[in-house]
Amino acid sequence: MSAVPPPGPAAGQTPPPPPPEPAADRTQDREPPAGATDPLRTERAHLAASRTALRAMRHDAESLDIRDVTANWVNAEVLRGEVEQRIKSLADLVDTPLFFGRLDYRHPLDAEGESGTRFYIGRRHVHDAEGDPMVIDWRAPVSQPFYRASPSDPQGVELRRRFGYDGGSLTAYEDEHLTHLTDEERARGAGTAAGSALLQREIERPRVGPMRDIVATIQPEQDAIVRSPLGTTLCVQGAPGTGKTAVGLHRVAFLLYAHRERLARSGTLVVGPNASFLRYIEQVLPALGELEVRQSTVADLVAHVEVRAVDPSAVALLKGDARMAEVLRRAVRAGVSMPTEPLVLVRGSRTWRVPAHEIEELVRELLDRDIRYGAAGEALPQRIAHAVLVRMERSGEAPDDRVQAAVARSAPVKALVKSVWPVVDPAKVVLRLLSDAAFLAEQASGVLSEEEQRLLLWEKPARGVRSAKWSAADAVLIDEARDVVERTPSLGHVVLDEAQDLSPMQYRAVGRRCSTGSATVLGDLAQGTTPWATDGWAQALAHLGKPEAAVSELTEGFRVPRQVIAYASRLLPAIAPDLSEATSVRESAGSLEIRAAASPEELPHLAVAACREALTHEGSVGLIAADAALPDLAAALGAAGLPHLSPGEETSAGRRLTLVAASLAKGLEYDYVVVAEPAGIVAAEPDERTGLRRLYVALTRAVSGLAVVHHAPVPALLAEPAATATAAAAG
Ligand SMILES: Nc1ncnc2c1ncn2[C@@H]1O[C@H](COP(=O)(O)OP(=O)(O)OP(=O)(O)O)[C@@H](O)[C@H]1O
Repeated sequence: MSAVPPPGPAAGQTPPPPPPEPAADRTQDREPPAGATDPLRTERAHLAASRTALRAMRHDAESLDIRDVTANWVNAEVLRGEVEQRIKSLADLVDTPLFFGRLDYRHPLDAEGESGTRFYIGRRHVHDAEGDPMVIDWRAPVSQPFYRASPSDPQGVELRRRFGYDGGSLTAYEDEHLTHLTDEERARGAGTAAGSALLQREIERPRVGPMRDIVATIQPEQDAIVRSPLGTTLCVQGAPGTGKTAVGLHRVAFLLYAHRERLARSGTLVVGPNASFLRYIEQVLPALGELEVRQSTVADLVAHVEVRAVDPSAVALLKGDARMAEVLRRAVRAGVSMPTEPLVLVRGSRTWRVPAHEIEELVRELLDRDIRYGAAGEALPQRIAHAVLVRMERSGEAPDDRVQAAVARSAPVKALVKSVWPVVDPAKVVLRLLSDAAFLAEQASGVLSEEEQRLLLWEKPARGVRSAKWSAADAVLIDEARDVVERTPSLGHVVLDEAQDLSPMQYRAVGRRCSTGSATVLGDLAQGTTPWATDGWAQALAHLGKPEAAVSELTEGFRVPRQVIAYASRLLPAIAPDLSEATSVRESAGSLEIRAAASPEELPHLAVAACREALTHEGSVGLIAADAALPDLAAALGAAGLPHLSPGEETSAGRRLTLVAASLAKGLEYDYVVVAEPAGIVAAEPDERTGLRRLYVALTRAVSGLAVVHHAPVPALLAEPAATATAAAAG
């Protein structure tokens, strides 16, 4: 097992630590006692046999003949698609371990047909020719104790074995005798995250390439979220690097396993903050065999118009306010008018009349009912036709359903409905609200103040939906108006990542996409960087339409090393005083270095030097700075002959340096991070708290080392030791 390095010297002086040692192979150095078998050899044999079994399963799927079972072309296509999907999912990826754990139960189990005492846990189910399991899917109930059992609660498990791989080769294993820890296991702290060399090795692995799955090392507090039932909406607050994104993605994979058919019908969605973040996470679910989960930003969800303008923050804040929902509801329904003339309908030799007051009653009844504007508009002709039919019956006729349908479709009824309950274009309603002061005043009366109404109005009224200069917040308003007209279809499950940044109106937009399903809401209040960032999860969940959802907290940090998280957490008193500092489960304290430039001109050179130094280590490097500073830094990197990538472009062994705008850093991580001019990152935001939060995000992207280069003084809280900072905030 790699040794825990001694605590490093104070901030500003720590050199980067040496790369971590690989986890010790617990068997290779030891000769098995005479007569005993070598466990590693036995496990490798099981791996080889499982691979053979998987190949056979794939071969079976490839040779399936579907001609006899498909009655028609459409069925055949659907079935062919399913078979192809299955063949794809049965691929044996050489570098992906087929199993990563083993459980030996004390007594034979017979859960879900899995009888036996020994189970190998892997990414997918593999069975032999007789149908007996060789590898069990990590999501199966039998696998759960692999993640949850502990010496204090063994859950029937005698031995938990974790496997270590190099590429596809099984090279190590680590045991925990849960019912009776051996002295060696007790000494290393088996059963805890810190006591597992394999977990440590996994979280120390350099971060080149896109985000990886964590299926072999999910921790108990994470597993509790991953396996919570489909009907439950959960909100997870967690400090940077506690695995919120990872947990959200694994929860979708788990739910798809447990409720495949239902979710295949209703659909699943992952919502992330921006396109580069989505590119970073996009391979996690496919690696877990889940190819059908849609990923989107909130902006993509509501892309009903082309967004070409940016609102000043006060305007965006107001447009994101939940009170806008009431204004929009009124505005959509504002077109409804009461009839002034009776309905006159001629059928054959008879003329039928329904007086205006009776139609008015029907209209009022529909207005009072909690149904969508469009559905009510479709119901009205039927209601009017019914009133005509009652008259026909009263005069001795016996009209049937066909007559009612014909009356509902007749020209006079259509004309009447068109005038009293006109069809509404949601974008036009919003356009009118933002252009027409009198219309806005009418709809916003008692909801928005006059000053707020003035803020909303466009300086130059737009002429049409296509030419209007819509902002991102306007698109959300249009989405809300659309939902007043027609119910937005609900998906089965939505994962909402970086949720702290959503406005109430954006929560509503996401909420209507899971109105009959459930959600996993992930976020960190300390990382809220929009003017409308949420102050508390209770309000956020209420806007999402899930006020009953439980809020849980993830506390163990897997990304940011101790020294770096302690440094960044000095900002907490100013950015989220109620939150406590995250812990770090990483053995290495990480490196932290603060360097001051003598002049503004020297700063880019210092940043380049820090990047060059970081590149001497394994793994990815991120240079993060205020958005406006990027051109200078890009030029300095270019002049120094250091090529760089942009966020979302995949890092590889040969291309490891990414230049990151602070506004895009959220959710990303790099082995070594260089933050250039913290004061510039803070100053770029509209207020100091948001600025310090943006800086907190930037500082917490580091996996192994952080270098801060500055010319302007760093924010006071960072300059002070943590104890003084807390005292200052309290005072
Ligand atoms: N149980 C685990 N085992 C191994 N690695 C883990 C585990 N949990 C999380 N990680 C790793 O820690 C890193 C941080 O995880 P993730 O990005 O999900 O955190 P987060 O809470 O969403 O962070 P942020 O708030 O900064 O967005 C990732 O590299 C992830 O793979």
